Amino acid sequence: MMNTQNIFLVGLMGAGKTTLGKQLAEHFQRHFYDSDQAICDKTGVSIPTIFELEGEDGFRDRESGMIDELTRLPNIVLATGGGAVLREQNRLCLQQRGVVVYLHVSPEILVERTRHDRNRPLLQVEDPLQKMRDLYQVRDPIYRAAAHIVLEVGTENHYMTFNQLLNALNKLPSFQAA
Ligand SMILES: Nc1ncnc2c1ncn2[C@@H]1O[C@H](COP(=O)(O)OP(=O)(O)OP(=O)(O)O)[C@@H](O)[C@H]1O
Ligand SMILES: O=C(O)C1=C[C@@H](O)[C@@H](O)[C@H](O)C1
Ligand SMILES: [Mg+2]
Repeated sequence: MMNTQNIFLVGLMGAGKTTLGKQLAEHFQRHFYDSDQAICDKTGVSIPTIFELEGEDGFRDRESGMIDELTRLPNIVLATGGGAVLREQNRLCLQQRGVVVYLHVSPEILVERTRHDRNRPLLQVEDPLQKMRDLYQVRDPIYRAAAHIVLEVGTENHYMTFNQLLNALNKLPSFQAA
């Protein structure tokens, strides 16, 4: 049976995992964690620095360790890194230890949202839109397969998205808000 005490947000860069995750945690009075932030706190360096020093594989190893550690905690909301679903071991941790919510946003909107951000090494390329489309093509089916809930997010504001998410969570038969 699904563990509904924890909520795990997955989706591409800029999907709103951190933003919505903080709002959810406040609403349900749960602790909020962000796997990217937790990795930065633990290592004392930024994600671009880890990519530079250890490559993407090195970052993914750290990410897997962190996902395993954080998903064992009770009563949390976790914003995962955009690539956290790529490894099967991470997907299993997420699916077995909480409700997995995929925030689906189109690549066009995602690029608009992340345009000015230098903290996402995968998007520091000549054509970020093409890169986002490529990532979307590979990952969208993986997010969908991993998720218990798929939330279609369009151009509506944060407040609307948050309410849609609450509705979807409340529809889960075993979901307990408290
Ligand atoms: N529902 C929303 N509507 C409009 N803008 C949003 C929404 N959610 C997030 N944003 C904006 O999009 C940007 C990216 O959001 P956020 O940092 O929460 O994404 P993320 O999924 O955590 O990305 P990453 O995987 O890179 O950490 C922010 O500027 C945020 O204000
Ligand atoms: O989509 C990705 O692969 C990534 C997303 C970010 O959250 C970070 O975890 C990192 O920049 C990699
Ligand atoms: Mg984030």
